[in-house]
Amino acid sequence: MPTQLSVNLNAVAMLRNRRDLPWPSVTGLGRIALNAGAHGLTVHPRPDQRHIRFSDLPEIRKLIDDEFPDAELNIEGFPSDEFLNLVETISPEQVTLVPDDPSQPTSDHGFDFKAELERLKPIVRRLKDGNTRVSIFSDADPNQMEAAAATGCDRIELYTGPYGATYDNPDAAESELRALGATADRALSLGLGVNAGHDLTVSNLPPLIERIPFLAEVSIGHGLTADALEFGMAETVHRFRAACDQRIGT
Ligand SMILES: CC(=O)[C@@H](O)[C@H](O)COP(=O)(O)O
Ligand SMILES: NCC(=O)COP(=O)(O)O
Repeated sequence: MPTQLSVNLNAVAMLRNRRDLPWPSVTGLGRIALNAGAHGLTVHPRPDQRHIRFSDLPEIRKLIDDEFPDAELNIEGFPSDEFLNLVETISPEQVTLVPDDPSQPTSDHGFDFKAELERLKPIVRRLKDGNTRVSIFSDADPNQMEAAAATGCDRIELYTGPYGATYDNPDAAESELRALGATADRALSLGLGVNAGHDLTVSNLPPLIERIPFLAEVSIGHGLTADALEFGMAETVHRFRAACDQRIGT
């Protein structure tokens, strides 16, 4: 099965939240992404709701249910009681647990599975009892994979931030790829599926998939939104030039 693309809408929501106006529309851009062939949508609501608002979630759920029944919703976040209760009201196809402190500007590490094993087990059980696939954010560290499997989760999501940061350093990229690949191989051998995400781009994605051909899903937000702006800018300027040139009533 080819690697599935889940479009992360956090960056769109952050742009929307600059104003008290309904654009850019989070569900509207989600619809465009799914119509264009994305396999799913990802959101990472944080406690301060600085991008995705809790009120976005029922609308995104409805979009998928009504218009894209084969697509998946992936909700990411720190497994607080509030987050778990929220997730249970939305019933996403997948939850990705992330060890985020609310003050972090973005996710920057995976779980320490060995240290957190006993805390994670009942959380994974609870989510799986609700028929949700559970993925857990993971650093590129093969030695953590046995404990990851012991949590009972279905998949790990490889944290690819350090790989994304090597965009101008091919040797460092090679070394990050080796660590990600070794972790993915170990996870697969233990029966876990492997997702990946953070700072992925059209440039760094092909080598990642070549090294991890069984990669189940990538979730991409920042780089994809940046490209959407870059490649949509010319068309948009044409539309606004046309609006400038309109003379109503003449
Ligand atoms: C879990 C993860 O890697 C994140 O990339 C995340 O979902 C993006 O969050 P922000 O958009 O808040 O940076
Ligand atoms: N899980 C990673 C994700 O959803 C998107 O991360 P990014 O592309 O915004 O860095």
